[in-house]
Amino acid sequence: MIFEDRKFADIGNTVKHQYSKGIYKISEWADITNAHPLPGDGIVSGLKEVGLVLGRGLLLLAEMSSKGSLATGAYTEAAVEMARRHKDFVVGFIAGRKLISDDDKEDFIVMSPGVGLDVSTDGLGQQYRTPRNVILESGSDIIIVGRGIYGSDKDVAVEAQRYRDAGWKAYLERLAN
Ligand SMILES: O=c1ccn([C@@H]2O[C@H](COP(=O)(O)O)[C@@H](O)[C@H]2O)c(=O)[nH]1
Repeated sequence: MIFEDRKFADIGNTVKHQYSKGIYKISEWADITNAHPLPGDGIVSGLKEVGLVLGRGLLLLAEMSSKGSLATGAYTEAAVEMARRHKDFVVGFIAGRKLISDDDKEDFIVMSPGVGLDVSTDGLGQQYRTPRNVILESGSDIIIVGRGIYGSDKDVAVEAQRYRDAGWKAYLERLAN
């Protein structure tokens, strides 16, 4: 599965063209992509006009991992409501935690960036938590790891396996609780 971390953030008509046209033609090859809910429902409607018939899915950025993020509280709740209005296309969220309780019987996936085993920040506002924090304590489904794996001093294969193991261990621990 290919996830294009495009973070669309414009009005519906513009994102529709950004998604389907231009040099990248993202909708032709990306199974899922993501968008900020900031512009309102039109951003989802615009992307959906292109992606739904292609069997694509969308993640809404309901929270961000960076220090001082404005995507909190009522903004995050509004993102959840937006997802509920577009269940046919929105498959989940970028967020730091599970956003909907199990009782709601809804099935939105949560993918969390800002995951690191060795450092707590990058000096530019990124805030790192461990796979255990994210999966076990916060109930997220998937960890998104960038520089923890491909950073300049890293052996990519070794680090990928380390994060995979840590995420899986945390998940098994969550299931056992
Ligand atoms: O809130 C957010 C949303 C997206 N990201 C993206 O995730 C990766 C994280 O990279 P690291 O090197 O692990 O910091 C990056 O592509 C961000 O654009 C995020 O970090 N936080």
